[in-house]
Amino acid sequence: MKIGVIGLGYVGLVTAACLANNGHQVIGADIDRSKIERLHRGQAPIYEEGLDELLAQARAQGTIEYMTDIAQAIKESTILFVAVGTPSLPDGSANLDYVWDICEQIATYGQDGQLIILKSTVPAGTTDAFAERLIQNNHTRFLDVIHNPEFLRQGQAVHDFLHPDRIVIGYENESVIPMINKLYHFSEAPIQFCRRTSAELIKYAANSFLAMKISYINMFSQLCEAFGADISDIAKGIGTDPRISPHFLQAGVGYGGSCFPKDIQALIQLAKAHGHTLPLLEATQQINRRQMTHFTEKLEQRLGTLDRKRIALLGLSFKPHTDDIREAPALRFCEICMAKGANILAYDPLVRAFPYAHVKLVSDPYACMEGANALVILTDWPEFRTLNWQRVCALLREPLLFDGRNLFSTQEIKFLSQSHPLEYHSIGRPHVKVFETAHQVR
Ligand SMILES: NC(=O)C1=CN([C@@H]2O[C@H](COP(=O)(O)OP(=O)(O)OC[C@H]3O[C@@H](n4cnc5c(N)ncnc54)[C@H](O)[C@@H]3O)[C@@H](O)[C@H]2O)C=CC1
Ligand SMILES: O=C(O)[C@H]1O[C@H](OP(=O)(O)OP(=O)(O)OC[C@H]2O[C@@H](n3ccc(=O)[nH]c3=O)[C@H](O)[C@@H]2O)[C@H](O)[C@@H](O)[C@@H]1O
Repeated sequence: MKIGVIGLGYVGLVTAACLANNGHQVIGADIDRSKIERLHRGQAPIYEEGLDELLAQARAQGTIEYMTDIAQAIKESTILFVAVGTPSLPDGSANLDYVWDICEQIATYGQDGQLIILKSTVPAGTTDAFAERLIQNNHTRFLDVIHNPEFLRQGQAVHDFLHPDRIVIGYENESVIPMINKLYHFSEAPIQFCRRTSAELIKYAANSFLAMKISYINMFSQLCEAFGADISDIAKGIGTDPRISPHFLQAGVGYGGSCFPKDIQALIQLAKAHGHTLPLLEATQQINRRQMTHFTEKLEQRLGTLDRKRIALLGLSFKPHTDDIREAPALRFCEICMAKGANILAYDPLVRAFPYAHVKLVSDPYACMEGANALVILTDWPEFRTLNWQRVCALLREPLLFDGRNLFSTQEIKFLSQSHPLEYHSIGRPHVKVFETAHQVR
């Protein structure tokens, strides 16, 4: 029995690699020829911890093959995962073109008894409509079309796929249950069987709740700044209540990534199309946007102007341990600062390409600091915690550190400032200014 995975982005590739190492024979298919060529050469087209090893093992075992021929992948597979992208349309709603393209191909090449698993994040009603289109356009008897949302996080995607908290299956036909149990035999997570539309909404509800939690703490960070309170104390003070939990309470310049911004926007549009409003999510978006505006305003205020100021930027990816810059806060930071005339030199441990030609990428964190008016951190890469501060202070024109991720505790920064002339600004905490006269401003 072969399992086909169509669409080898983050979700598809991790799904294919994990299943191929857990007793399944997998076909990975994608229309992107260069991706498939790279995979044939043994190179993963994305960076994800542990993925290269899994793909190499599957290759050595002969449990994975790749192809650009989607029709062949459909014909040969008993179970077919659909993991193509569902990006935003200009109005923010989900673009389902890739999903319908695959649906058409399955209608043409599908086989009797096949199980179709829609893994892409799709608006409520899409899986029902997918199944309906197959029935209308094909006389084959598919076992079922189910929705199995994916909850993995980039940067720990392999771990999350192999050790999920839960597996959600939106289905129609009871007879898929044993097949699903066998498919996910490697996981001890509870499997929640529910209606297809419920499964679709669970995915949106999870992402928007997490984003809302981030915006909630970020909303408080602004209040903390107004009252001289410390947002880390607030997060600790509420996070110890198990009903709230400490997760996703890290204040910062806001959430980014390929999913939170896109999914919240898609959900708002979906609700709107059905006559509903989602004010909590509209506020979530608004706070997220305000967070970066506020951060750049503080930087501008401290420097007097951003015009012709030189900014050393550490961190471009939307979160650590990935090279993904989709909707990364760094993009908006650069847009705002460049529009005000700033020059930006940036370093990121993994990002090698950035869409703004005016942002010069350097290959060493210290290389962006020489003569800079401020050092700005936008991604919480652990390695930024262990910089050589003596070197940093010697390189910077002004010893200003704007930490957009609260990478250091107030205690740590107070300790650091005893021996280094750093002025430290962060999110939702009083700024620390020690050694005021020790550093000669060049
Ligand atoms: N990136 C993530 O961490 C997560 C993503 N998701 C959801 O999973 C879905 C996929 O996301 P990503 O993996 O990030 O997408 P992606 O954009 O990285 O990859 C999608 C892949 O599908 C391929 N594709 C498009 N049309 C195709 C077609 N007709 N035939 C074959 N291949 C085709 C593209 O070439 C690309 O390689 C989205 O709906 C996303 O919201 C869900 C959970 C986590
Ligand atoms: O649907 C998806 O694609 C995925 O979206 C998120 O995963 P991901 O985008 O990989 O990253 P997160 O770790 O959730 O972080 C998202 C953003 O929120 C920010 N964040 C996160 C946590 C926090 O406390 N504060 C905060 O600002 C991060 O810096 C990052 O920019 C969800 O966590 C996954 O469960 C989901 O499957």
